[in-house]
Amino acid sequence: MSEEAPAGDPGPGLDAVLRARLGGFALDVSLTAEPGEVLALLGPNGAGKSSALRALAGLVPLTGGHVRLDGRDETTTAVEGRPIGMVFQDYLLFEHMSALDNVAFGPRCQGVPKAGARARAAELLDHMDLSAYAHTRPRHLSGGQAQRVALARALAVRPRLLLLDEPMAALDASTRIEVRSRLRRLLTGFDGVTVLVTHDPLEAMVLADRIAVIESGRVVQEGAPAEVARRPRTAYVARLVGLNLFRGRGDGEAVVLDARDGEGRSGGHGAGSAHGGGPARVAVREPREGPALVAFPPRAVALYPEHPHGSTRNVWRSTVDGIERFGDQVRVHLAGPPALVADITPAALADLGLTHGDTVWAGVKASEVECYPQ
Ligand SMILES: Nc1ncnc2c1ncn2[C@@H]1O[C@H](COP(=O)(O)OP(=O)(O)OP(=O)(O)O)[C@@H](O)[C@H]1O
Repeated sequence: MSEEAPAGDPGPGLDAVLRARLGGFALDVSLTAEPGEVLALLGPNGAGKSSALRALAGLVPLTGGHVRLDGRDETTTAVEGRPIGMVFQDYLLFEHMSALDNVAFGPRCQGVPKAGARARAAELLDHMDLSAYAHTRPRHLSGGQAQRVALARALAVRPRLLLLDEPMAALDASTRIEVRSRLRRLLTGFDGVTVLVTHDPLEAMVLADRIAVIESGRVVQEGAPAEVARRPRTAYVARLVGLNLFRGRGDGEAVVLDARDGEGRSGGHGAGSAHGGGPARVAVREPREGPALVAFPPRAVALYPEHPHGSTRNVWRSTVDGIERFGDQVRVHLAGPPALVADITPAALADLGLTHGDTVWAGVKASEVECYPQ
């Protein structure tokens, strides 16, 4: 199944190329991670995150690619033979076993004698502050406690790869915060690779060293959380992190937006289509040539009743397309082009007296615009 030749000496950590077909869905992702690293797979529903995780586990057959862990090829290793631990959202504990026996189960299956397996399980439960619940059956545990037992069970087999699929999705908000901070501490001390599936950007930002954004079965962006947040490459990521994002072409001092590109916070409004004769342009702080992405936060967009005078180099006449409360701010959607969102204070909204369909001028300083190659 490993069709690609190993690229030099495969180092420690994870090196995976996952190609699979699930019905009409094609998965084709490459993932790498160093030992000790937490890689989050972030993406919309149906993007293929869980399928990628299941493929790493050996639960989805590959049509191509490979899974290498610490230099060993595990592509054809059976699920139970892989050095992995799994916590899935609906991966239930064994109801007829105590928390301790649930955790000891994996080591027992690996051939560890009963006393040794139970000692390891007790140690892990202690680490999770669950010693008092060692003999409790899962149905008497809270959701958060059960999730911690599931984590202990996954770690009990001393995995080199920990797979977490939306591990906190079933928990209520306050429990989730508690489990998340505990998980963070736990992962800091784990020297294997962790791959975490989530569609919660906050979870990814808090827990991951690196994020791989998956859309339609492909990795569309990869990088450190701060980098992904600052320089999104797709409309999905821009929406997640709350940025206005446009594609275009640099012609020196400005980026001329693609006429067809509907990307932007309001989505699908055709940012940059012809308006007043020419395509929309965004002035940038550093000269830029060639295909480029421009991004700026909604709070950088100021709204004016008249064309503003002053240093603001980006000014567009636009129409209010929607107004919504957003924290202690008000988020104003502008139809464009370019279609964008502006966050202003309730007082500013009252001053402007804006309602749906009104015409307004939107301004953004070039110094507020992030511009980077496509
Ligand atoms: N066993 C299967 N047979 C056919 N299609 C499948 C199977 N499993 C998954 N799919 C399809 O593969 C695609 C990816 O699903 P997957 O569950 O991996 O996405 P996801 O990113 O994890 O989404 P979610 O966040 O909603 O769980 C979907 O279109 C899904 O319908």
